[in-house]
Amino acid sequence: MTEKALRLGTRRSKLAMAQSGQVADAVSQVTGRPVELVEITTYGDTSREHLAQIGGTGVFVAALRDALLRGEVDFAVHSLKDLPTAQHEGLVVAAIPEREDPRDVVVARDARKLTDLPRGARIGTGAPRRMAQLNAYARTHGMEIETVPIRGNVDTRIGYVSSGELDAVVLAAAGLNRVGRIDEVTDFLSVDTVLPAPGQGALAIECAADNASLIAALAELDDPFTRAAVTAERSLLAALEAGCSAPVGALADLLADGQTVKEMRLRGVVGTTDGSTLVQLSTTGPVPETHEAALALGRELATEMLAQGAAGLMGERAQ
Ligand SMILES: NCc1[nH]cc(CCC(=O)O)c1CC(=O)O
Repeated sequence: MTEKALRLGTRRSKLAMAQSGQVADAVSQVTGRPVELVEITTYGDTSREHLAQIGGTGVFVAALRDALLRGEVDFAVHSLKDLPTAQHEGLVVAAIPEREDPRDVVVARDARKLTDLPRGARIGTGAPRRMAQLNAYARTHGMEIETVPIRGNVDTRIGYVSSGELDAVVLAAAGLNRVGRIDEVTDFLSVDTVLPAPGQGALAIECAADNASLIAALAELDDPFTRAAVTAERSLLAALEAGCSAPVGALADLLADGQTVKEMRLRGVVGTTDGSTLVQLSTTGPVPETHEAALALGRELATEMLAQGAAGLMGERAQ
């Protein structure tokens, strides 16, 4: 007997189709059911306006969630960094698979690295978080760069470099990996230089809160360490009252002593987009065993960052 296919709601972009396709295969394996992709157009896909103008977080996510709530699809895959931090009524993130490379990368002409870009290099990125940290790095390393706001999909952004319009663009390694363009990276940025966005490199598989059998099956795809890490990162973001387009970077990782995992470290950064001021702090604690403990780690770091003036640096945020 062939079981009825599960419907996976997805955006049509190359990145969304790639990550949905990968998750579809994994879900098919754990459920034993075929998975069918259902394309959904979101406001973020059709709008020509700058992300900041259409109001920050979640523009790519809303239409997928509506389809889930209406029962038109059974589950959806989101880039975790695009998912608003507030939990959505009636939906659950049933699985957060193991995160891939969270770093930001440079794609530059002539195989250049960040440190050997020409004087006055024009670097494209739409993210205030990237602008803040790139400009701060340039200031402290005697470089002259100009960050240029761009948006668009991965192909469009790399196109600015191929066409010669920009010297370099900064993107997420995970996105390039998923669309098969990781070979074009000319520099993997250390997270000490550019701390990634909270949740970067991780995916969230979301479904209706009342779909108990699907929730149970999807749980097999969950990676508890990734979930704890991104929960702490997103808790920091939420406690700073910042959105996905705010100049906030965060990354949690595990500190090991030999083979034994000892602690979780959470690093955070907030800055002005010109890079003149950064608040950069980290905290460590026991590896969170519960959702509440992961949230607490993020809140704790947020409190310290706010005490150092973080709130005053986020005036440029969308909301
Ligand atoms: N900002 C858009 C976006 N949302 C998710 C990714 C891919 C990386 C990820 O899943 O974290 C990207 C592209 C990028 O930032 O270069």
